[in-house]
Amino acid sequence: MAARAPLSRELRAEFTDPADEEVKLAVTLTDSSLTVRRIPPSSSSSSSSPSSSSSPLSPSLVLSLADCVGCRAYSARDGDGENEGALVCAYFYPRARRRWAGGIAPAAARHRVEQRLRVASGGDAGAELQEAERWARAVTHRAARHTALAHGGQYSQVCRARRLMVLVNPLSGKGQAMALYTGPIQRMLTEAAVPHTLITTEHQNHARELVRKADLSQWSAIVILSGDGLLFEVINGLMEREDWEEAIRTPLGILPGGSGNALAASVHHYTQADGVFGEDLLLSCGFVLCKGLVCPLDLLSVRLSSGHRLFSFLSLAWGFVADVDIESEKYRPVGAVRFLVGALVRLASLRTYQGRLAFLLATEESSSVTAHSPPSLPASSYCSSLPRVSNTQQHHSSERPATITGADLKEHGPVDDLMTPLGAPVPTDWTVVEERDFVLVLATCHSHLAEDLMVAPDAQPGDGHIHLFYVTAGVSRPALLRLFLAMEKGAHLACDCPHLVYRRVKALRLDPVTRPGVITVDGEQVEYGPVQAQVHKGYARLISG
Ligand SMILES: Nc1ncnc2c1ncn2[C@@H]1O[C@H](COP(=O)(O)OP(=O)(O)OP(=O)(O)O)[C@@H](O)[C@H]1O
Repeated sequence: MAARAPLSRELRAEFTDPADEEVKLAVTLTDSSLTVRRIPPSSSSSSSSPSSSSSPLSPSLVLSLADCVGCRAYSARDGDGENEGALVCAYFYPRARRRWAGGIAPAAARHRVEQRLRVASGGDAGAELQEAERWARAVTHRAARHTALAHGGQYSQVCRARRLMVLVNPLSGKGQAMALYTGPIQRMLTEAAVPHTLITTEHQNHARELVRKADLSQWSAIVILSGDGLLFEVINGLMEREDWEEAIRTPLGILPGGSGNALAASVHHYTQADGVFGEDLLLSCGFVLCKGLVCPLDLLSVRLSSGHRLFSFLSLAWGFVADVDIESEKYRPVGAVRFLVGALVRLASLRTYQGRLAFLLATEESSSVTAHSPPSLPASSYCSSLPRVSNTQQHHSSERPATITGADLKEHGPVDDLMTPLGAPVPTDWTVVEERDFVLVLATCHSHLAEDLMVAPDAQPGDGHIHLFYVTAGVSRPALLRLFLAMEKGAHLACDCPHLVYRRVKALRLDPVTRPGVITVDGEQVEYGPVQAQVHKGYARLISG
């Protein structure tokens, strides 16, 4: 059994309310909370120990240290620069259901609570500031310790001694990413005393080139304030380095600035909170960032038909989902609604896509939820008894790369030991799907595909699984619409749709026959043709808690 951390001594003191010098406050700091009580005037005149007061105290404000991002002390000055005593300022982001004109919001969202306390005046400005600093240190330390203990020591923490690299794509989403930084995020990082440097990306592949060459010893983590596309660039930039094995261990953080924000929505989901959107999601991810807990992140090694390899942290899609993602680019000014508009347009002209799909089941597959399991071919022309080969043995076809490739760079990264070359049959222990007509194939490593699409509710960032979904031809338009509507709550598997299949796999191969077509990796369009991917469990690190 893990040793329990010894409890700290309770701190108690009397402060005054900075907004009204006459109001005395009894404050108690424990290992888990900061409690503030207003002392009725009759009982506050002489007592410096709130517990010794015999008068009944007013109701307490109890602030959980689990919600605290930081606390600082400073000397207050009036308009003429005169000393007005020392203040303690603690910053909390508790969750609460917001009240609207129409009622109460369905999910609790984080909101900011600033608790200010003035050190009771003793006439010695230096001593007052020291006392404020003692309290600020105690609150900060106990909040950090509370976070670490609450997660049972499973997570490491981002190093505070170095700076965060915060990459902002000013054009992502509706073009508001910079405003998101200068609004809540900059303030939150300052409150949490997280040192960081903001870098605005100027063009496509800017972030990729930057992290490929960066001195990573300078940075505690790389944080993306953008859509998922910028993180895709960063991960591939890190994997293109000579020291890729070390480089990819740099903690990665995400703040939602795009229109899909799949990883940001997933990071929020992993906090076990109900789904939130927009600015509420931003605040939730900012809070996670300030707490700085780091967990393993799976990477997918994706092999394209030209032989080039990419690394993905999120998804591989073909058919309906990939088409909607790319076709809805033209609706970008409407923000996240672009996917809904795109889906409705594509639904009106629903297509089927011919191709072959095969996968290697995860060993824990027996426990997975499957809406419908179609018969699979144990062995066919698509399978063989060929031994697995390492990536160094794989052949590279001469087909010209289309959109995203790594053609000009030396290949780095872990060996893909589960896959045979794309031109060769899949290994015999793979499952080959009998159906050849699909509406969509979607492989994902995370719970969410967008803020309002919870495709794999049970996914975890380092679970070592690819969550593979496919919908076979024959599904009706209303049934497909029902599936997507149910996905908002992650309830699509309960729809009992005979055309929907869900498998947890370690690797997969897709060989599209329909041409032309669209394949996306992490929402970015890649060259079209045969493609395969395998998961590399926990290869990267994600700020998530
Ligand atoms: N300053 C820039 N100008 C043009 N393109 C950029 C710039 N900075 C980054 N990019 C590129 O923009 C692409 C899209 O970025 P990202 O996915 O982060 O945002 P997004 O497309 O708005 O997000 P979403 O897919 O959620 O809508 C990435 O491929 C990235 O390389």
